[in-house]
Formats: sequence, C-alpha cells, structure tokens
Amino acid sequence: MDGGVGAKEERDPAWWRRRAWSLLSAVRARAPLVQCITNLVSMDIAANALLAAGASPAMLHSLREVPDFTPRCDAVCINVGTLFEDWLPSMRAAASAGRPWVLDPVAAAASGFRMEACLDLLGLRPAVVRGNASEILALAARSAAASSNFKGADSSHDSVDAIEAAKALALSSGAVVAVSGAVDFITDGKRVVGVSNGVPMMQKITATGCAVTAIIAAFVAMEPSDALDAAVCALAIFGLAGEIGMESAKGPASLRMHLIDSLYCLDEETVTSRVKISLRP
Ligand SMILES: Nc1ncnc2c1ncn2[C@@H]1O[C@H](COP(=O)(O)OP(=O)(O)OP(=O)(O)O)[C@@H](O)[C@H]1O
Ligand SMILES: Cc1ncsc1CCO
Ligand SMILES: [Mg+2]
Repeated sequence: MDGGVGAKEERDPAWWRRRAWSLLSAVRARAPLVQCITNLVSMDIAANALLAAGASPAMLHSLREVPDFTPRCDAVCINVGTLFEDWLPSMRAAASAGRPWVLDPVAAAASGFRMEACLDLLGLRPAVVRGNASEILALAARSAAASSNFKGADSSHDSVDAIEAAKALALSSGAVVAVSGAVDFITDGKRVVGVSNGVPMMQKITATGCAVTAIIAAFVAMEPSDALDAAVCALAIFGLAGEIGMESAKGPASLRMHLIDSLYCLDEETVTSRVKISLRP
C-alpha cells in the first residue's frame, strides 16, 4: 500500500498527507482486531479510540486465552501502566504469538521491577515502542534511577530532547521508536520523522498516549512491513483529531469526547490538508 503516488516520489509533506489518509482508510475498510493488554486507567479511552478509528478492540488479559485468541488478532498492544506481576506471563505470551505488536513503556523509570519488565518485553521484538520523552530516555539508558523531577506516567522532558535516545533505542532493539510530545518524533534509528499535529490539552486527559499507542497497533496491522509509516500516520491522525476536537472543547473532559468524535468523522479533505508530517534532517 502506498500514499497514492509513485514509489520514487520524494516523501514530502504532501506525500505523507496522502499516506495518512490511505492508512486511515485501510483501517476503516478492514477493521483490524487489536488485542490490548493495557493498564486499568486506559481501557476505556483506548477501546473507544480504536473503535472511532475503525478498528476492533479486545481488552483480553488472561494467559489462558492467549493461545486461542492472540493468533487470530491483526495486532497486539502491550502497555505496562498498571503492571501487576501476574500480568507479565500474558504479556510475554501475547508478544510471542507471532502477531505484530506495539509496546507502551508507561512510567518505565518508576521502579526496577517495571524497567526490567520493559527491557524483557523489548527483547521480544515489538514493531513499535511509543512513549513520552521521559519514558524513552529512561528505556534507552536502561535505568530506573528517577531524576529529581520524575513525574511517573507524565513526561518531565520535551520530545526533542529524546531524539538521540530514541535513535539509539531503535538501533539496539530493532523497533521503530516513537516519542510523543509537542512534536512527535518517530525513528527507525536512521530516519527521523516529525509530526506536528496535536494540542497541549491532550496531556490533561489521562491515557491519550495509551490510546494513540493502541491506534499505532491498528495502523501497524495494515502495514506490518513498514512500522515507521504506520506509527507516523497514526500519531498524525490522532493529533489532528485532537486539534479539531479542541475547536469545540471547553476543557479536558469535553476534549476527550470531541477528540473521539473528530477521529470518527475525519474525512479525506481534512486529512490531506491538515496533517503535518515532515522528514527531519
Ligand atoms: N505539547 C503538546 N502539544 C501538542 N500535542 C501534544 C503535546 N503533548 C502531547 N501531545 C499529544 O498528546 C498525545 C499523548 O502524548 P503524551 O506525550 O502526553 O503521552 P503520555 O505521556 O504517554 O500519556 P499517557 O501516559 O497519559 O497515556 C500524543 O498524540 C501527543 O502527540
Ligand atoms: C495515570 C496512570 N497511572 C498508571 S497508568 C496511567 C495512565 C496514563 O499512562
Ligand atoms: Mg504514557
């Protein structure tokens, strides 16, 4: 699948806008089944965001269901936000079921236990790791040593400050690494792509990051051989839904509702005129 232009076309912003529309259209047409083993806070917004994007969410957590269910999924999303020790076997099994999968290392630096779990999962070859800047910096350093301004699930760094760490993590893990923030940066270790869609108020709704990780999984299901494109376009589409939602929102609670409505209603004209993606030097 391409953006509707020749393979030799330069990947300029117009190419990316068409690519984003093409991938969103594929999700809507094919409704990929996405299993999410995700944190308790995020279950609702992640499932609703997947539905609004056109995918089918399934929040199944039991190890006993993985052998029957996970191989039938189009992609898997694993998120350690409310990690319990006895969730880890399900996470490992789902990550090893042969489906493309995406890791959200929520609050990776919160504890040695959590960092070890994230590094262990990273060894099971996710297609994409999506975190905020603090999470990607901690994971790249393989260190749970929290800085003095550590904020748990929230970031205390700007995304731009995690670009080099993201590149190093991508090269060492083989995963595409996506750092969310004012500008989202997505890298395979060589190329770095920036996405400028989104509004700051999205940080005031809990689990928007978890929701976009789940949508990345749905996009990866459409393009498993090009996880970089999938992650870039998913972040742009979600950010654009936030921008349009913000036009009607009064605060975080109504933004949450309007973002989901906007995601559901996105049309070709809006996507191909408002998505902001560019290759970084
Ligand atoms: N300052 C900002 N301006 C515009 N968009 C932003 C900004 N900060 C975050 N976003 C967008 O908000 C969404 C969530 O990103 P964020 O970095 O807040 O995730 P997170 O910290 O992992 O969130 P959570 O753990 O609560 O799920 C992404 O789509 C991102 O692009
Ligand atoms: C607030 C919070 N705590 C653990 S997971 C989560 C959701 C945002 O990542
Ligand atoms: Mg997060």
